[in-house]
Amino acid sequence: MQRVAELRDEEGYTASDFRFVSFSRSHAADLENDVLDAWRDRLERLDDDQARQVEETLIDSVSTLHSLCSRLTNTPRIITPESDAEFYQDFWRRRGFEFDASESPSAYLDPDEMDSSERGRVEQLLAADQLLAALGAGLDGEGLGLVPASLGHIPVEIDLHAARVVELIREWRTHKLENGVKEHHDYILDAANSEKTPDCRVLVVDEMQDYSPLEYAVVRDWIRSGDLDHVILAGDEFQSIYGFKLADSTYFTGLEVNDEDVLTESYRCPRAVCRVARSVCPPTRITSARSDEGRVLDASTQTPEDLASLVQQLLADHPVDAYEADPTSVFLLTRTNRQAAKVGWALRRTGIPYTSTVDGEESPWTEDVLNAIETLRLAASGGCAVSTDAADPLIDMATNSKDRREMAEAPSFGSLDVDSVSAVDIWTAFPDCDSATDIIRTLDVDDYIAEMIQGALHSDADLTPGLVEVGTIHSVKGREAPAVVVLDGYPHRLSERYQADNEFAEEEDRLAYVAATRARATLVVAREFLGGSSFPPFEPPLERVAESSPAGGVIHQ
Ligand SMILES: Nc1ncnc2c1ncn2[C@@H]1O[C@H](COP(=O)(O)OP(=O)(O)OP(=O)(O)O)[C@@H](O)[C@H]1O
Repeated sequence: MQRVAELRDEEGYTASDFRFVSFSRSHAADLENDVLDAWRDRLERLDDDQARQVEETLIDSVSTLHSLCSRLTNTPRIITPESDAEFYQDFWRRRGFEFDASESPSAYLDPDEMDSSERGRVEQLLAADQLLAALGAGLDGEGLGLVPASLGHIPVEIDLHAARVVELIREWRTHKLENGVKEHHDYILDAANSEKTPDCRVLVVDEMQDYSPLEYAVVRDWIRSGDLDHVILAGDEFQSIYGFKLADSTYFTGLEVNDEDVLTESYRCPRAVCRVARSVCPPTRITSARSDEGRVLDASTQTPEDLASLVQQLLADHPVDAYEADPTSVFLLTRTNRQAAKVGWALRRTGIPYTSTVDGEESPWTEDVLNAIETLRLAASGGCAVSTDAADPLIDMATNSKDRREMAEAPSFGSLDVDSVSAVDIWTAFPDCDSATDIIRTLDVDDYIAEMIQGALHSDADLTPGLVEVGTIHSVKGREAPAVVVLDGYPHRLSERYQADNEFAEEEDRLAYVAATRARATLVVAREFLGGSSFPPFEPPLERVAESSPAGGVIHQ
């Protein structure tokens, strides 16, 4: 951002001259904040209308590489197995393959599922299509050809003749083309094949170390096009964690550039966190540019309640303004999506609202559920007068909601006039209930939602789901939070691979490094909750990894 500010201040570029490319959608939100921060002084000097305009331009200038490519190539319609199950099933069933699209994650290359033998045949074929595209198979004039020999370059074993695999992938690509639809990797291939460059003068690309050969080719061609005045590429080879999607950091480190700036000081992480980051991934030389020590905790969390009280403590220690653009206070990070689902389950049971960064997972903490909890908390504390708007979500969720609403609204019964706002006595809608827990029993919702509401009735947790984010380490790449909890636990299959495969082990160490360096103040390694063996880089005792020092920073909880 310093370089961006220099170009703006010294060479006169304005907001609309820039375009910023993020890695993922959640990273785009963080990058957006960084960009707005870089403009803060300028915005303060403008009048309201002008400031709003510049702010909108800046927000528009941030997007993922995917969304930029999709816009450049006028992508017609994007399909995924979740949204277009029939399209997938029809094609593959006609060729004799069973495929239950509803059971297939749209990301065929889920980092949990690195062992391709565990995937169904169609998922293997779809993954092969995606990986071959990542290597540029189908790219005009360069990259791998879409030919049987290319299959040797991708880590997917398919129990079919190689020529048949390639034939099926060709047919699948043609079928998509004829039907005017694209999968996400298709329009990256289109962008690489097109001559178009983004409409800007300065392009800033972040997290470049995780670009696949095809994505790299797209950016490289934009640089070569001569249409851009400046291109700023940011990345960190020690954060390269997408090898399983064939990302290759040597493209980034090997790029010829006019100016190179190597930063080893972190302005984000305090000292204790940097020590852990260095020790989980020894090749990195990260040090802290800050004078504060920060905290590293080695916590024992055996039950959902232990985890909930740890989260509550961290929320109290790291208050953030809920009205900030990104009000996240605590990240809860796991190695796999399945583990993240288990953490989500524990937080629902104990009534701690959260958002999930796992792709495609819808938050159960909807506006209606949060409203209902607030009303129940009031009822449990002896209150009764609730504005009609606040009462409605709870009444709507209950059995016989129509009758209940009529009872609550009957003027002779529950209608109250509180500060001239239309209000009701919530208990009149639930004459069969003596307590808030009784009310929860009348709710016509899935058991897990009822359990979550019951948990939140007593948890006293802040009802702002954005404060806590649950996800895999991969999903929070490029982002940061005041407190980061790494849930320690490593699936057996990955453990075996860590021992046997050096390259894999190195990428896993970098993943631990990414996890640790998300923390702006406190890093916690939470043991036991997930079971299994320890994530090797974080194996206890944490003193070992924290390089003990007088202010060693490792606190056992
Ligand atoms: N020169 C600086 N002075 C003070 N704070 C800074 C400086 N540079 C960056 N920061 C702050 O440090 C944090 C991390 O910065 P930034 O997001 O640029 O790091 P990064 O290298 O992109 O991190 P990563 O790639 O690990 O996600 C941000 O909160 C940012 O505001």
